[in-house]
Amino acid sequence: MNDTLFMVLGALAAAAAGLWAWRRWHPASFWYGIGFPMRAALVYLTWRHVASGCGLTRHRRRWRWSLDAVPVVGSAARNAATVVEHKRRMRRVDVERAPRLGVLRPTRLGWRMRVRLHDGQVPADYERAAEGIAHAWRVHSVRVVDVGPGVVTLWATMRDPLTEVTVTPETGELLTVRPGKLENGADWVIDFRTVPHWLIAGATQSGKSNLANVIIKGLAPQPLALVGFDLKGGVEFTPYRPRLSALATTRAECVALLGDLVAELERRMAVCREHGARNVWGLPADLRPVPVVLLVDEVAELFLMADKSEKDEVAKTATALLRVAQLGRAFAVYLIVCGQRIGSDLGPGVTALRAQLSGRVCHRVNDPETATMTLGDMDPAALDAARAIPAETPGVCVTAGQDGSWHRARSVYVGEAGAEQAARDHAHLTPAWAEVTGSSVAVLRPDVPDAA
Ligand SMILES: Nc1ncnc2c1ncn2[C@@H]1O[C@H](COP(=O)(O)OP(=O)(O)OP(=O)(O)O)[C@@H](O)[C@H]1O
Repeated sequence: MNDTLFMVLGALAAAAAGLWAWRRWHPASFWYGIGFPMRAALVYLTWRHVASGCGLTRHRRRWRWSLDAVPVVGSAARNAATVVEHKRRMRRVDVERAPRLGVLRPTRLGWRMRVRLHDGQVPADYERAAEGIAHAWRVHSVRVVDVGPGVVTLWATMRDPLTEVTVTPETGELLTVRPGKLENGADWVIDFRTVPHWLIAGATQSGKSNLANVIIKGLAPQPLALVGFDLKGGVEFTPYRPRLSALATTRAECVALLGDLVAELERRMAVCREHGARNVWGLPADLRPVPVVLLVDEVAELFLMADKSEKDEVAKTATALLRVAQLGRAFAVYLIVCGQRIGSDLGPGVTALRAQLSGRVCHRVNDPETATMTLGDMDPAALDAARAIPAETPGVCVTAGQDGSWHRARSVYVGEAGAEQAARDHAHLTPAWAEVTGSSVAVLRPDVPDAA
């Protein structure tokens, strides 16, 4: 008897140790093999209670068998008030119905599932309930994604994938970079051919420069021209100069470069018209011009005026930047505009420019207006998520593309040294500014002989 008990205990201990080791050494297969099926069973078993607790159920009248106490009457009843018998009978009763769940599908960090809305429900009801559902399921977060007619998809994430981000920014594909991770565990990918212009907002120390570094590191190995506008005296972008075809550090230089770019865009437009192409990607490969990515650091500096004498220059800059943004998508000139504060007080130029920057990234910001300017014309839930970014997680942001969907994301930390190294390693890929635009602004690339 004792032997059998020892054997059973030994087998249980061995099984527990095996499961522990499996989970420890191969968490991914453990999740798909053991963790997810158990979670799925729990979700199906508890869904009615969870939905009821989160106010997602509806009451319906349904026919049900019920066991009712019926007073016994007639000769069998000596005291009709106390003698009862139980009878099963069909009755219409009030039942609580949870929204119908679809099949749970595992993801690397959790699962997703479709839920059929009750009549009268809207996706916003599920967005409001998401936090309650996350607590009930003991998961990091639940998000409503993929809204279709009558259905929503809920995406549950077990732990925050943004605590530690490790990805390589280089994707190997033209005009595409992988700056970090999204909250659902997927890679965060920026594809300039899909979303050409980006607005990156964030308070000081929120991770803007790091994101710019990651983008430079990701784009540096690609056959394209990088251009920097750095009105903080060039301190941010000068270290990347070997990979920059042009760098402007004063507004006058920005105006000159923008003039070149507008002229180049007009030239590209004429070439496309001549060849019956709608954009440069429709041109024969040997005629296709080099793509240009223009990074603007601290955009407010471009629009701030110390006195009236600068008014003209500011107006010129704003108009040229707007033209570049409007024509850039078709003719392969892309904008990345960074700023701490992007308020309407900077003038109408900023508001008009913002409308052209369909990609948005909002880090932690100090003033609600900047968050509203960055994300306000998108889903209000994105704005709430941006306002909730804590100071102790630099690099965490809310990113939204032009399709209106948004995600919490975090950039991978590369630091200045990483981006500088990439700029030096790929300096040989830097086209001279004169080559890019057919002009020559001598001041801009003194270190590249053919630009001088
Ligand atoms: N993705 C990240 N992961 C981890 N740490 C990060 C990340 N991004 C930034 N940091 C940390 O936060 C600090 C501030 O980042 P960064 O310089 O990019 O902020 P910033 O918004 O550009 O600030 P400023 O406007 O003052 O230049 C960095 O020194 C770095 O240590």
